[in-house]
Amino acid sequence: MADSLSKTGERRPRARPILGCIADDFTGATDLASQLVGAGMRTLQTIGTPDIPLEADVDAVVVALKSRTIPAKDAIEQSIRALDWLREQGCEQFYFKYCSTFDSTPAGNIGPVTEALMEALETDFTVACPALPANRRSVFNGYLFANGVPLNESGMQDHPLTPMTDANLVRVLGAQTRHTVGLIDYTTLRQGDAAVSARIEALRAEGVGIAICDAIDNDDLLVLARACRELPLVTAGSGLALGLPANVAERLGHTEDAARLDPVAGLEAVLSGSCSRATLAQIEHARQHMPSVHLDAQALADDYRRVVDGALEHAEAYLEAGPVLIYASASPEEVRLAQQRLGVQEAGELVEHAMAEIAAELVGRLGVRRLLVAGGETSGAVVGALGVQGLRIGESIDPGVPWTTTLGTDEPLALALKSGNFGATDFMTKAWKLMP
Ligand SMILES: Nc1ncnc2c1ncn2[C@@H]1O[C@H](COP(=O)(O)OP(=O)(O)OP(=O)(O)O)[C@@H](O)[C@H]1O
Ligand SMILES: O=C(O)[C@@H](O)C(=O)CO
Repeated sequence: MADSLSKTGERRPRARPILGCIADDFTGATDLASQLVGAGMRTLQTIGTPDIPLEADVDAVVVALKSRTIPAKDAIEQSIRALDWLREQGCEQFYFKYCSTFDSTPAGNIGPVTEALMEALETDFTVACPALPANRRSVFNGYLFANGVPLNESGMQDHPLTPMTDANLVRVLGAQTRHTVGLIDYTTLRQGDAAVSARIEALRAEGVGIAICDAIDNDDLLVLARACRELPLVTAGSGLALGLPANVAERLGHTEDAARLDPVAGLEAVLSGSCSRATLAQIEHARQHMPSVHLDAQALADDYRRVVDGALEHAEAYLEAGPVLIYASASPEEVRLAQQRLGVQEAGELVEHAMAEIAAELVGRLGVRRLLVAGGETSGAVVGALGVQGLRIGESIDPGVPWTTTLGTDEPLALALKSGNFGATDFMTKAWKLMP
């Protein structure tokens, strides 16, 4: 029986966690947890908000929600529940983690959730900074760049659920919130944290509630993190996590083996529902190195049972020989076609449902214990089907994608939850060599 959340504590008396994080998807949560571990915080990730108290002795907790694309009202409710639990565990500062590509729609959920968290924490100001230079996301004069091009030219304009058609984050966030949105630009960041703090006070005095913050490289994020040390709430991608642990360095526990995982043996599979450019390239590469099955969204709608059982039969035939890839990922044109026929939400949910069932069968019946999952929504569905309660965070395969081991499953599983646009082209083949 694997550890459960209530059994992860070490022998000495438990200190209270300092940083409480709420992530709006599961891959984003492991990304954040891995940045925090890397920067010196012992971190535990929970899947959803636990209904039991935390027993683990950690510096930070990341509650992984699947709230990025659900109705804003539900996202608020889930985020406030997570906040309440994190406060009960003693957390002092809070971090709302969203995607480094600011995935959202005019209805939310970044604006509405930020507003609700600000209100609950009785604060009139917070920052918003999705920059993650390690994965080539930077913010310059309020414009978000991904892989060197404006967000709306990066492929994100074709995202199945949250197409991003404007790179100007002041405008994008402004459309989602009743707060006035301001900007702390790179010229201020380059003057150091005292200048950023002064700018925060000036913006506050002007009635600005949320400031988009430029950050072009990691030094900008370190400066911003220092300037945020007194803010009850920060909102960001995972990049800001690089600098927050230093604000409380003298209070952190021992971190030498913060990323050490126990080895997990068993069969290996890759599940992908991500249609992002990086994942499509990784699939192209992986298909040349391992057996693969494509799940067609339209075929799933026509004859779900036949398609899912066919994929499982194929996997069963090849799993003993090495990893098997099962993917629904498709080009923007194919996704658009499936969405026109089935509906945007419906197509996504159908594929997620199939991925969840396949994951449960792979693990429960076919002996898979080591699993790569590509896509945040897809990871949410898979982790839910496997009954995972929490994750221990290990070494990174590529920036933002660590190996993890599960808490709460019948046996421990090794999982790597890959954000759609993360990872090098050979991610799906090299990950196995980097396992604990
Ligand atoms: N062929 C397809 N047709 C329509 N929808 C699809 C298809 N394949 C996958 N999907 C859906 O597209 C969505 C992809 O979102 P997901 O979050 O999993 O990936 P991502 O956005 O690339 O990853 P991340 O959120 O980590 O950046 C899911 O809801 C998935 O079910
Ligand atoms: O910030 C990112 O890009 C990722 O952690 C993520 O949230 C993708 O879903």
